[in-house]
Amino acid sequence: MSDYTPALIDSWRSTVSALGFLAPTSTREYASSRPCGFAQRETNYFADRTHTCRFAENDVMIMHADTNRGIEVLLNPIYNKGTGFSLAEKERLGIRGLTPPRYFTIEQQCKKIWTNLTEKGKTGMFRWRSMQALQDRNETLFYRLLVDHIEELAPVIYTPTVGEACLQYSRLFRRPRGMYFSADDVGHFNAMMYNWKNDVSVIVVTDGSRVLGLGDLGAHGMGISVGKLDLYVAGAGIEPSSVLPCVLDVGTDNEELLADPYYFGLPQKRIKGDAFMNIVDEFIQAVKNRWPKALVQFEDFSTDHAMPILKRHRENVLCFNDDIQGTAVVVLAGIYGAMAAMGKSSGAITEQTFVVCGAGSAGMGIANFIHAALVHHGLSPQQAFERFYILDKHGLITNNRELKEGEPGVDDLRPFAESRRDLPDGINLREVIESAKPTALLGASTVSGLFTHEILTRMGELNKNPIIMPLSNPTSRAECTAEAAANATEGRAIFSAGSPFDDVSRGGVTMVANQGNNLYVFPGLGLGSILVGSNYISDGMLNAAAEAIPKTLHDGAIRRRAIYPRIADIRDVSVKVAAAVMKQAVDEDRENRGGKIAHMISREGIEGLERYVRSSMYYPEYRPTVFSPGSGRGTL
Ligand SMILES: NC(=O)c1ccc[n+]([C@@H]2O[C@H](COP(=O)([O-])OP(=O)(O)OC[C@H]3O[C@@H](n4cnc5c(N)ncnc54)[C@H](O)[C@@H]3O)[C@@H](O)[C@H]2O)c1
Ligand SMILES: O=C(O)C[C@H](O)C(=O)O
Ligand SMILES: [Mg+2]
Repeated sequence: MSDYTPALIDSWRSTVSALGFLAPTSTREYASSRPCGFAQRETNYFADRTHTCRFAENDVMIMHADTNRGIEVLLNPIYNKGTGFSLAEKERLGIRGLTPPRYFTIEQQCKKIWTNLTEKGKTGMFRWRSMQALQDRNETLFYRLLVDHIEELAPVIYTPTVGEACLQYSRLFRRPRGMYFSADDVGHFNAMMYNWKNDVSVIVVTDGSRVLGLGDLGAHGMGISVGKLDLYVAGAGIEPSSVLPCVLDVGTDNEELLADPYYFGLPQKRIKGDAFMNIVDEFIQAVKNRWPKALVQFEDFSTDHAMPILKRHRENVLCFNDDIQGTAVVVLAGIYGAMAAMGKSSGAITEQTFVVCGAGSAGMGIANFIHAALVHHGLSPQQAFERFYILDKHGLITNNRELKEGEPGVDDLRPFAESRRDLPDGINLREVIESAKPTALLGASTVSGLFTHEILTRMGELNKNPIIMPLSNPTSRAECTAEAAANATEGRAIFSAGSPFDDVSRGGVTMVANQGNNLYVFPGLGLGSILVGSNYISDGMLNAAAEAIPKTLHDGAIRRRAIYPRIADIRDVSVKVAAAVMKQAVDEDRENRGGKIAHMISREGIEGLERYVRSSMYYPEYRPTVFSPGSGRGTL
């Protein structure tokens, strides 16, 4: 009996595949993979119900790579451990003498890097560059640091710093990551997919046309795809080898980039219309051919394309649009959280009135989804439409707005517009607040400072706890800061912003600066839909995710008016979100895994499902490449 757990077997397997060998699926196959460089005694094992693997008593398993030895091992970020190779590994892998003599554990390595990163005066961009460099040389350590310090590092690899990085991505480019499908490659996408050697389960793809609130950044959008997938790995334990960041480079209309001699994307104007949609189609078809079960997350496509692409492919491939659906889920979860913070039940959502600034993919995704929740909780569709005041850059949108047939987004907007008959079209936010007397003010406008002191003060006069959500990213685009909201409302606001802010204390009251970002949603949503084997992400599954998030809040947090759990708990949140999504998929009969999950739920309940989800998650630690039972990892 020994400690050969499935996790350990898996870790060996990953190492094997990292080295470029065929990954065996059982220990017997390890034996047969000897020509690939493995010396081991044949082992027998069986897994009992508690997933413990047992080996014959005197088994010795030694992994010994004949290829990818020596310096190549150290230059391979998947395999490299820096100063973390044991003496046994150094000996077997032919790297004795190629690294410094002393051995450090991954914990010690993390501590050292963390100290460097957090030295006084180090900027967000310094940290972003350091993290990229770490990912390029030692992937395991990169993810371990990210998992251990997710709260502090999410603002680095994600909003807001990733926005800054995307602005200068060509100049920051060091090593390729992900895949670029450009307009010049049309007709070759299918073949190109085979240039990516790993098996892929999650793809994030952008055309870079609306990167955060920063506008068209063309091929620089790669930074966003990479950042999102880093969160899939750190936040939901998706295997790093199974994620693929992608950019569809169809040009850019950003004149600054077009004039930049070092811009690395296609230096041409954007391809639009049918030609653009055909490129997206070709991409999706190529993904389906190569990895039929992979999940595709559409990210930061401009609003004119975001909804049409989603509608076109939603039933075609396992996919969702993060800006429309992920955002809607996190905002609804936050509204439920706000109800709890006010001591109300989630049904009290029907008492709320929403002013939404921004009628783009984020604003309309939010409005539609909350509308469905209002109906679910008992309002008629018409009553629910009347609870919304939606503004765009021309002011309030009413039945007098000329909405052009066939224009993207018009179908979604029309019922909201037609229900707004009581006010003149185009009135400004201040006038809307005066008439609507909203309980919740949401911003997805990309306009920094749109929620002025006057507006915020009025929200504070109208409500004991006004819900204030400046959701635009990055921080430079937020409709207001946490400080501004706290100042104007004596800290009474229930505040949530897309990018991180610090909590603010005013006269003994602390206003929690919640982060209302889809990062609470997409990792768990993705994990759940893959594990359950669904080929579709339904509204029911999205709703299950929205309801699962506030359930992770503890009483103490609710009393402090926290409406989301801490980002430090993202892995626990993802487990709950994934399990809720899977349960819903099973209830809707979308399970594509022969009833395995349904059986598990009926046998072990939702807790059993959560255990299963958790056990499926990757955790970054070094894989033993040379192993004999009884020997410590740092010794021979
Ligand atoms: N927090 C999150 O998780 C999250 C998720 C998705 C998007 N976002 C953010 O939401 C923002 C919008 O994204 P989008 O894709 O909808 O962008 P978009 O450019 O398509 O939409 C912006 C909308 O704001 C409107 N607008 C402009 N000025 C306005 C004003 N003064 N008053 C009211 N409305 C005004 C525009 O007319 C448009 O309808 C971005 O900054 C993005 O980063 C945040
Ligand atoms: O990327 C984010 O931080 C959230 C969202 O997807 C956005 O586009 O702003
Ligand atoms: Mg986005």
